[in-house]
Amino acid sequence: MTSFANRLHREILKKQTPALVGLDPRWDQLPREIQERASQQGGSDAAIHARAFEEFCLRVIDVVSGLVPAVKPQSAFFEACGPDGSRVLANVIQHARNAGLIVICDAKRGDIGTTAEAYAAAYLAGEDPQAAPYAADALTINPYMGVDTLQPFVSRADAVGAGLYVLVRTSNPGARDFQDRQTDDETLYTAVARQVENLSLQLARGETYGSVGAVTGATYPEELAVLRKVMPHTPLLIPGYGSQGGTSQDVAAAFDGRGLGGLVNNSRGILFGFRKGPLAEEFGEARWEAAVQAATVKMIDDLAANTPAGKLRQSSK
Ligand SMILES: O=C(O)c1cc(=O)[nH]c(=O)n1[C@@H]1O[C@H](COP(=O)(O)O)[C@@H](O)[C@H]1O
Repeated sequence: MTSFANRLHREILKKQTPALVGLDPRWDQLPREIQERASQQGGSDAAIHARAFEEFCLRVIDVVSGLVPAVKPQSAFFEACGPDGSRVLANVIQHARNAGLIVICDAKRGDIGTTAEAYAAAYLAGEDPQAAPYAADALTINPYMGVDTLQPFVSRADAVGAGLYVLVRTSNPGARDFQDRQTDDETLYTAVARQVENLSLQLARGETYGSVGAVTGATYPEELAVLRKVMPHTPLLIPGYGSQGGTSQDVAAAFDGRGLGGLVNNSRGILFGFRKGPLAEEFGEARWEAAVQAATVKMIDDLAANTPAGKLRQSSK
């Protein structure tokens, strides 16, 4: 069985970029043609929104699958549509996997041991897409309840070749409130980082990276640089690029000399770039898929020019 870290890095090397497209569908920002088609079939608002999210996400996946190694569906938007949304989330994950993409389901789960086992069984399919109802390659998880609550996710990930991304230092302004608290002689987030590194090292089995990753926001570049040093065997998932203000320079410290070790997420900036600024002028709503493609290529080029991820292109020459 190939580990999540190895499958991820194989895909990153193939696509020559660490750009990750976040699938965060928002009804009020969808192209009107999709809203109208979904509405014509009738039903409750939730059913209509779920239908529209499905068409939108499937079409986005078709545009980006040749460009990036991975996508990150944000479960919240699908859950907000109730049972129809949950079905659509599963379909979106399946479609992305069929297109050869690594899928990180962003549901930020975490609970006592036996409950965590159920969450892990729901989401973590690893290599076999039939192995879980929401058949993701990896899942975001919340460590706040303690190391014992991470263990069932780690065991499942190890058993099926799946991955995890543990929230360590998040991208939001309130990340400081609890995560920066001093505990003994370090901050809470560095204490969490050390635990994550231990878990990842166990799963790495002599390879550079294990399959327990960490979420570290692009909006805090200094903390990101510290965390990369604290967690040398841990793959990083870095949200906050683009709409939240993070830049390519801000994420540069995440990558090793080969350009591996990080994935940089962009959701709104790619999905809804057609709504404002230069992409709106060039493509407009009618050519929204071309705008998605252009926004993705722009991000890929930006990361290649301003971070060690540029090595991914050089190494293939
Ligand atoms: O786990 C995450 O992905 C995550 C962690 C974090 O610290 N900050 C953060 O923004 N995210 C997610 O990353 C995505 C960011 O979306 P954009 O700001 O539109 O690129 C959303 O789905 C967030 O839920």
